[in-house]
Amino acid sequence: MCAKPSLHNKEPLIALNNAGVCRDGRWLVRNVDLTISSGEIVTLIGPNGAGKSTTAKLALHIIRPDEGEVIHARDLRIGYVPQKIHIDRTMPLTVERLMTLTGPLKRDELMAALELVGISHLIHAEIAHLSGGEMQRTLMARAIARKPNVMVLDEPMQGIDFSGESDLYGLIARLRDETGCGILLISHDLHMVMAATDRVLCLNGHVCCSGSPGVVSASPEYMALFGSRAASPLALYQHNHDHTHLPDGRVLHADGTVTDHCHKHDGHHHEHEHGTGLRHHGDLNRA
Ligand SMILES: Nc1ncnc2c1ncn2[C@@H]1O[C@H](COP(=O)(O)OP(=O)(O)OP(=O)(O)O)[C@@H](O)[C@H]1O
Repeated sequence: MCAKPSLHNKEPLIALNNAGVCRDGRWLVRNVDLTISSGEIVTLIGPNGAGKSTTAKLALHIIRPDEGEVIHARDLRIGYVPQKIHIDRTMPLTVERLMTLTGPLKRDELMAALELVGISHLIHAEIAHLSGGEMQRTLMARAIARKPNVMVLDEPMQGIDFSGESDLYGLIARLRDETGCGILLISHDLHMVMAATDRVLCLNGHVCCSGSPGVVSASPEYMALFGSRAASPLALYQHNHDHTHLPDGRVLHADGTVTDHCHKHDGHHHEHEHGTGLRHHGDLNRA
């Protein structure tokens, strides 16, 4: 039996080793290797139905793997930020009440969490009146208040406009920097991922490819002209699929061969190319 990783060393907080989930004779995801460590942001991307939520549920121990293993560090505390929560809009419910619905919170902890996400002024606001971005921040504050060492955010950008997205990307990076927790981010947007993302896993029933994202707008001339403040927290993640998934589940590779499934060791996968002027978010913060 494997020893559980401890939070006090550099071992991952969550590790998926060759994990797979099979339902009704079909592998929803298979051969997934994924680790999340303290202070690290890992983003799952992929098209609809690619298995992002299934992988997140594996990571959260909501479902058990049918093959492989999912290991949690001892004393793991997970903060989960759902895609959305269903609240009866006619029900009077303030931000403060939502924060304490599932358990009591000390006032200073509640305020600290709201301040961290920049909405302490909304503590008495009705949930029904919040914008999409404010609601996302409320859900994040609710998770943060329980002092997790891993946060899982499921499609946090849904229903958020472009400038709101940029703010949220920046906020998630700040959360990582200020709390030191590991963050698993789920997105189905293939192009926009955070500059602060340490690793991106592209899923399509399996890990198609993985790598670090590059910063889009970081040409040396631009940076020299405007300085590091000009750097956008958005990054372009170039998608280099070299194979197609056929309707029957088999995989057609660029060289014409067809296999039952594919994985990263079969010679058909490549790490993603990164854009020029790669900048890590740590650099942005120091600027
Ligand atoms: N319990 C289940 N039984 C059978 N099939 C399932 C089950 N849960 C999910 N699926 C199927 O597994 C596939 C992956 O679903 P999953 O929700 O993980 O994808 P996703 O990448 O999160 O998709 P989206 O971006 O649309 O949210 C889908 O085809 C889905 O229909």
